[in-house]
Amino acid sequence: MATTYGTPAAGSGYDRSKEVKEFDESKMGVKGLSDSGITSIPQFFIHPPETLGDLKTSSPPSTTIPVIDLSNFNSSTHRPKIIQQVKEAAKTWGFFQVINHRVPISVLDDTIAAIKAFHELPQGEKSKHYKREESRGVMYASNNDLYRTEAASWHDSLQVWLGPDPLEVEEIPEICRNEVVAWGVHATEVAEDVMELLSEGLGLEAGKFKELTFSKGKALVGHCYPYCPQPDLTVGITSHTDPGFITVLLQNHVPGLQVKHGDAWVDVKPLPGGLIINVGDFLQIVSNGDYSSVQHRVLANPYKEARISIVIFFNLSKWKGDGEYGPLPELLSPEKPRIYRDFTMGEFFENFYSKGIDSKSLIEKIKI
Ligand SMILES: O=C(O)CCC(=O)C(=O)O
Ligand SMILES: [Fe+2]
Repeated sequence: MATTYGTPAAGSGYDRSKEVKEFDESKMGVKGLSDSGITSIPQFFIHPPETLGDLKTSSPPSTTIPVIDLSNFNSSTHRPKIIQQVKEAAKTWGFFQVINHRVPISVLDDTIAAIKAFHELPQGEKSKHYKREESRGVMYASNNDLYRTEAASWHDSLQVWLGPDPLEVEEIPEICRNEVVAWGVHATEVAEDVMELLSEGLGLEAGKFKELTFSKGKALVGHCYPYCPQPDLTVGITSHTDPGFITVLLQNHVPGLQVKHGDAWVDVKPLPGGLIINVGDFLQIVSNGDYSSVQHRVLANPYKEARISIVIFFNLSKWKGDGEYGPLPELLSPEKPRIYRDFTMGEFFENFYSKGIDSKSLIEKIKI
């Protein structure tokens, strides 16, 4: 008998890989499917019962991730308190929102509008950018991990590598080019401010993470979560942790992001002017487990208006070197022995590209 989700039993007559390939080659994306007026989603988007059952485990609406006000964070009166808040949030939630981060609201609005405009381009024009070349340049596709995952999710993405290699600006679709470049600059400033606070929170020099090039490698991903006619059968993005160092996330007013806290899934309500920061696996490892990389997901969008989010993943730049990475020696002592072994970048990439997005799989491998 055929199962009801993406990987049916043999003999069911359903050729999943053929359907996936046809969808990919149509270059229409999830947005194209949604706009076509379909009322039921293709089978390869349907998630297994374990995932779907878990969609209902939301926490009371009053719970929320910490909000940290960065006003005057450089003043000696405010800084110690802000460091304490960032440290606490990074340990217990792995997620927080920052407000008064010095980026004008108009820049946030323009960035969201530009990414939305890209996803709303006419099919014929947008599909010229559709390709799968994940590790460099610019790529627009539906589900970056489409061919590695068991069930597809209801989103399309435009990915732009902003560093460490110099950006080929002309490769970025013209409709969002200036905004993507500008957002890269602003988000990096916020990321570097937060990295200083995170670094000091561990008792290290403020500039330590920057010196280690942790903000140099960066990929911007502009997601679009269009209306989904069957939001109970799929997800916007599968539950996962971010593999990099930290992520800066900007979202429009359409909800959907959830963060795991204890056993519950907590809604991250869009906060006007707020920017979300989260700890990635790399930072959990470097901090020897002091900071937590936490699972998150996006629900399939039940609203007619698309949800737009723009993430920038920050990570170190020395990808190509064969050096080893692991907990920072400064943080280790006989009382606090290392809990992770060192790993190479080869191992990091091998792990990332061998499967769909998932949770902490590298961390699990290197745990001592
Ligand atoms: O769209 C979002 O809010 C989250 C996206 C995300 O988690 C990711 O791209 O890693
Ligand atoms: Fe993520």
